[in-house]
Amino acid sequence: MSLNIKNLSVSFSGNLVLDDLTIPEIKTGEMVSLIGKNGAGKSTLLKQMTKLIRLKPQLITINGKSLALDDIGYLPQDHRISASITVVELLITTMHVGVNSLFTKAHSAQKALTLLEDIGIIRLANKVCTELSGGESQMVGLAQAIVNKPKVLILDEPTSALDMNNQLKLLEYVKTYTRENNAYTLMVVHDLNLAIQYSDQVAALHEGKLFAYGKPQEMINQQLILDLFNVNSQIIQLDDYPVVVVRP
Ligand SMILES: Nc1ncnc2c1ncn2[C@@H]1O[C@H](COP(=O)(O)OP(=O)(O)OP(=O)(O)O)[C@@H](O)[C@H]1O
Repeated sequence: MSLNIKNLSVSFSGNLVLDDLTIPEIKTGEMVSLIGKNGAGKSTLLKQMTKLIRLKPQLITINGKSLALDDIGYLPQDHRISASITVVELLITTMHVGVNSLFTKAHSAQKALTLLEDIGIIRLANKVCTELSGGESQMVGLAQAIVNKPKVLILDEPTSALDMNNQLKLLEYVKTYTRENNAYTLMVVHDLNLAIQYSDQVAALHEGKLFAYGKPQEMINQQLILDLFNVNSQIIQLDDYPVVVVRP
């Protein structure tokens, strides 16, 4: 099983932001991180995936079959929830089931609680969404993206508002979800060390094109970081992983 994203072009007011972009075949159970400088086109790729599924379904396929919108779980950048309902109610409304009967409602609530427990945010279950902190919103956003068990998980900077502990907790959960459900995860990550630790493959974007692609241990090196970000760095080998240390 593999996910194919082919020949995506997007322009805004005549400016080409994605330039015939093709991502090499993504295998089932894999996590792919998108890296690149601000404005490289990373978020556009993720946002447009949901639009292109409707407009040009032949460009995004799993084993040659076009994706349906229901196949995707999307956590946008800077996710905030404006609904004045509790987190459990939010998850129930996000579920693809009618909740007319009392039984279905109780079943959906139980499913929502189990998910919150698994992600490690059960304490937020009865909090009103508008009262969540930035990091809490982001964790709940992940629960929302995952609640319908999507085949493809699309996460735009999912750890940007999280403390160190929650960054690891969220990415560990996503990794387990992706592996156990034979799903595919595509995420934007600015922290290269997190990208190295939690990606099977890394896609470096530059000016809407694929600049480099490969396993993080093989691909992330001083030269790539200099070329991509114009930053001097040092790579330290720790166990099997390279660790990026930046030098001002
Ligand atoms: N709706 C839009 N209208 C016009 N230009 C847009 C729009 N969305 C994005 N762009 C432009 O497309 C380019 C790529 O933006 P995008 O958000 O994809 O970058 P990014 O790689 O995700 O950056 P960042 O790391 O800052 O989030 C930028 O130059 C941006 O100004």
